[in-house]
Amino acid sequence: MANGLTLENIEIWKGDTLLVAFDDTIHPGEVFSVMGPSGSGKSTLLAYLTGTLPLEFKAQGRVILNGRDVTDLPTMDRRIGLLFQDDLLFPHMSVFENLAFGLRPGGTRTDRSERVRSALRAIDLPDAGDRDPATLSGGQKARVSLMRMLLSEPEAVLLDEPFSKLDSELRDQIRTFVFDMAVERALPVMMVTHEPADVQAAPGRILDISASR
Ligand SMILES: Nc1ncnc2c1ncn2[C@@H]1O[C@H](COP(=O)(O)OP(=O)(O)OP(=O)(O)O)[C@@H](O)[C@H]1O
Repeated sequence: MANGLTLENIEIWKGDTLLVAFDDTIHPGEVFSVMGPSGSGKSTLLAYLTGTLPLEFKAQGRVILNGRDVTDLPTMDRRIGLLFQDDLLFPHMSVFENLAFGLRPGGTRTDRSERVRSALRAIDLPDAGDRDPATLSGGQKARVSLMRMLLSEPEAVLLDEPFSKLDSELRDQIRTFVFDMAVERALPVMMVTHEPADVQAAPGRILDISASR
């Protein structure tokens, strides 16, 4: 069985309309771009992968992650991380607590706080643990959100327009950070975007979802 995120004969239907058809494997370290007009089913596909497809849709097919069939597992057990454009940090928690929230259960208190401290260093915010998230810049918030998702140790990552709220310079910077991380950690990534520059920078294939069915 291949490593990566395999979407095996996936079909998503809304009533009698086939919205999405997909049958492929996203390889470890590949950032697979999904484009398509508004309403073409991009977010619906991601919802299916995280196990949060609204009841209005019907789906068939299997989702296999690193050889493990996760199709019928609850969201938390799939090990599929999701990052979207309005990924808000919890305002009543410090940056440190926001990151700690992402950690998987287990480990001693000391281990857990060392992991958060090391995460803060990895995003170049070693002294920001005590800060209120509202005091961070847009790019800093984006890095904390990304790191909170990574601390849950996903085996695959889904990005839904994750850079669209950032100005262009910051966008380039965060995009590079995310793509490098995917390659370094050998994570399969599916990225929904409207932005040609995101697609151009992504190390992977491109799908126009409206042409897939
Ligand atoms: N909860 C829902 N119940 C019923 N229909 C829905 C629901 N969510 C989305 N839809 C419909 O399903 C279709 C696909 O929507 P989806 O959000 O996946 O599109 P999208 O490609 O992500 O669009 P955008 O680029 O605008 O985000 C659209 O026709 C939309 O109106």
